[in-house]
Amino acid sequence: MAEVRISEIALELGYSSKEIIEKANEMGLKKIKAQNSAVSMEEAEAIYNYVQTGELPQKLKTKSKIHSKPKKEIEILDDEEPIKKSKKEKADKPKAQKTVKPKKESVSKKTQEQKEEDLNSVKEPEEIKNEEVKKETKETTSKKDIKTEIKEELKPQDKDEIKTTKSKNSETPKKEISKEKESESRIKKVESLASLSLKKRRGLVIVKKKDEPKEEEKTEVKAKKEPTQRLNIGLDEIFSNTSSNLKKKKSPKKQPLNTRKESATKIEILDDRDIKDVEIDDESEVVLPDLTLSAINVENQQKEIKQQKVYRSAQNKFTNQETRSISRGVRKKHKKPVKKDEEISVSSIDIPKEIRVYEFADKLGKQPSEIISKLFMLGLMVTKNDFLDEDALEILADEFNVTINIIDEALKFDYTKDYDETKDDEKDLVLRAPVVTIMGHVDHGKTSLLDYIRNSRVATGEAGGITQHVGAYMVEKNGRKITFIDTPGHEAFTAMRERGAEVTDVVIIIVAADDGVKPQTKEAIAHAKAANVPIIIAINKMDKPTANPDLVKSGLSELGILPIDWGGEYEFVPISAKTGTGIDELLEIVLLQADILELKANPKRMAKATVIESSLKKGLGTVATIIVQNGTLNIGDNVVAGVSYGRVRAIMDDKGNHIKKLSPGECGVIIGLSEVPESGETLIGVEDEKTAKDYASKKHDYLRQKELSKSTKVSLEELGAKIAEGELKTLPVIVKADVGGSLEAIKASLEKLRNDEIKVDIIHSGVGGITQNDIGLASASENCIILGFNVRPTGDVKERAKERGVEIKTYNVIYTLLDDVKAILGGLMSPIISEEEIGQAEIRQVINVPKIGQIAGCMVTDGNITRGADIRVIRDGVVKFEGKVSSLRRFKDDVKEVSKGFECGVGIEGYNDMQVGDYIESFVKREEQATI
Ligand SMILES: Nc1nc2c(ncn2[C@@H]2O[C@H](COP(=O)(O)OP(=O)(O)OP(=O)(O)O)[C@@H](O)[C@H]2O)c(=O)[nH]1
Repeated sequence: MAEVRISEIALELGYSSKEIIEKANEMGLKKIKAQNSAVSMEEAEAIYNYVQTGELPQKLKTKSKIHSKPKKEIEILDDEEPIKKSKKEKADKPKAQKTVKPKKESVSKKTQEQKEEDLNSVKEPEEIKNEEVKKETKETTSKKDIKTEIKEELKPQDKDEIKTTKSKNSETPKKEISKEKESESRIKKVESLASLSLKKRRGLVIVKKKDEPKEEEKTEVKAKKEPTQRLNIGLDEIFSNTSSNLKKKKSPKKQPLNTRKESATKIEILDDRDIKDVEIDDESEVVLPDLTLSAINVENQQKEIKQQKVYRSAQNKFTNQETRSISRGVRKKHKKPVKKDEEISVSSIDIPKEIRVYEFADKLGKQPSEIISKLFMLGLMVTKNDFLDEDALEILADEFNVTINIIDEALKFDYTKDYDETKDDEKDLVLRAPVVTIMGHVDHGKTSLLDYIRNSRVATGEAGGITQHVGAYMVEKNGRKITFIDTPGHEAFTAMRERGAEVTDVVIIIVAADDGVKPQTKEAIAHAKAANVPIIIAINKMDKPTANPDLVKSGLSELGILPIDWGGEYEFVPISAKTGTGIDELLEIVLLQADILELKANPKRMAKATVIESSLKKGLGTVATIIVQNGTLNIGDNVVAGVSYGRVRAIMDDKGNHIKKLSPGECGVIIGLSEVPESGETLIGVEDEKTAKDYASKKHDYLRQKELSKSTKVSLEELGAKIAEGELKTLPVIVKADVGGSLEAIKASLEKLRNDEIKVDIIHSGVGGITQNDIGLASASENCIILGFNVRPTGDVKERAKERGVEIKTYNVIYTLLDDVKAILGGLMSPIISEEEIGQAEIRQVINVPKIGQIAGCMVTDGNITRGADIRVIRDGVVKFEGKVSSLRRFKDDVKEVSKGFECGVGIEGYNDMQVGDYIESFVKREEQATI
């Protein structure tokens, strides 16, 4: 037999020979004394193992147990014992398995003795196993220690460990026991430790199990079956649906079941055991993966079965649905290509000028999101409800490669254009009355001139009746009619004058001879020139001794209005609205001008007129003053004027007489419109009411959409501006006026009343009296006031306004109205804060007073220093601090004020950085009401 020297073993292990000798002695190999001592191969291996693992060779351990343990232990080593035990185990197993966890606890509570008994009676194989497997078992450990260690191991494992042993290497314990018997006998025969060790190690080789006695194997198989069943239960719980199938399948296939059993047991051990034990147990580690793997396989198989079932059942269950959804999808898919075809075929689209993103997308056959994202990529942020401007449309046309034709929706209801497209026959044209507008600066005599012309007309008794303000009237001169637009001479009426200029054939600009050219004179000339309307200059107030017509002529010449007698082309007529001097001459010149203009119209066709004023009158409804420019308007004609339409129920002339028709150039009042049309609106006669209504509703829709577009079309810059505007204080107002012209003028003036801080917000305006609705609207808006011009609230409305706390302000002079609004706006504006310096003091000494801080010894150099006053500390001309005087003393007395030339002690609130040479300036802030 080959022998190995101790020195060789030491060299191999990297230990000193002495250490190896000691270890060998510990192992009981007392014969080894020197490094030259030789041992057998088996002994060498045992030493090697012992040194490496600290594992006491089996033989020695058994020996020690034999010595220390009671007889029972020896009995276990009897030949029959393993079988008994295996039977006992069989009987115990179900219990042990079922009560794994409780037992764990109970075991832990067991007394040392009980545990020892357990160990001796039931867990003897376990002990052996543990000895084989556990690395931590040290040879140096005393018998007690070994026991304790075993107990500790058993605590968590308890009978599971037995299970483990059986399930994992089911034969192993018995094998070990049988080996134990062998080894025991070998101990008696004093066999080598090395051979014992080798056998022991071989015991771990699973393959060897097959070589074990059949009887034991059978027992093991039986033992295995139980956990199998248990496993089935566990799996059943998990895969409840498939339990029966599994059971059926498992019964004929024992081998997989075994594997599964092993794995199941292993899993259980893992659950119950300390991880440290698992980690230490190399063998377990080696075995576990295989078992786990097989378990996974089994589980996977089961899952597969389950999944297959689920899948099938899902398929079965939802087959129809799926088919349906697919078919729907298919249908959709069928549709989409159709859409795509449409998209592709869209090479040109007609869109209105005002178009929203979703409408555009619809026209293009795309999704709004597509349009939005396209524009977003190009830096335009829109929502689907936003209107697309021309830039965006241009971009989209490029992006989608489509021609976009913008159709002006306004054309759909542009009845004026339709009317003008029908050309009049030359032979039908006749001369018509010129329409004259008088413009001029305030107080230059417009009203006086108009009054004179009208009064002279009444005075001459050409027509009877009471003269009333209808916004326009006619006079006859030399058998020819002249229509005058009665525009009040106030700046606020600019807007109306602009419209007047459009309908006007001739403009008379009135300039007071004693005043000359004024701002509004210039403005009036600008309007007349813009409208390309001939201008006649009336130099008024010639009766005044201060009259200086040359002043007027020179003033107008500077504006390019040169009189004929100065070589120019403009007629300058000196008149006196007071005396009437020159007025006939003025009218004659107007007629002359009309002749030059060859004002002709076709009285045979439907009328085309301009609305001068309109209002609601009780008992009459909408009353509109119009001037007919072409055609003839008869009672019963269907007319449209913007959003207003209707059938002419009655016509009155400027004197209030009912007449049957209005000829070209004539003015009159008509009744029958659906609603109040705007001043300056064109009115035409149409063939029937439907046509009239159609035009009106189209325009209504258009305007509404335009209004909405204004509110939604917000670019980023505008958004910023709007946000900034949110900072603006606003004065919400409701404006009601007797006539449209006044209303327009007031609105225009109010809109001008704004600055960076404040503005007027006209939340509602209308022609007519103040109504309950207006009160309701005003009370719904905070601080809203109602402005009435030439209207008065009636009893009920007044009552309601009082109840709701709504302020109604009524006026008959626009100036007053505007002045009042200005005052209110001024009140809303931030006050103007101004500062007034009241004194200065020079710091000459700085004293630090504990708990109080700095006190400056000062000399007041100017004005006064007052306690509580605002001050600023100035160092080298630079403001270092602003605050308040906290204390002011003269000598030891607190004082309120110290005047120039006196010394004082000054404390400043929250400031302790005063220096000699600093100045303290005292000032007061004054608030002033701002005005707009
Ligand atoms: N002496 C004299 N006074 C005149 C003449 N025409 C007008 N006035 C006076 O001038 C003042 C203003 O006249 P209006 O006719 O009200 O002037 P207006 O341009 O209509 O003024 P507004 O309506 O405020 O724009 C009145 O006091 C008239 O009496 C005139 O020819 N001679």
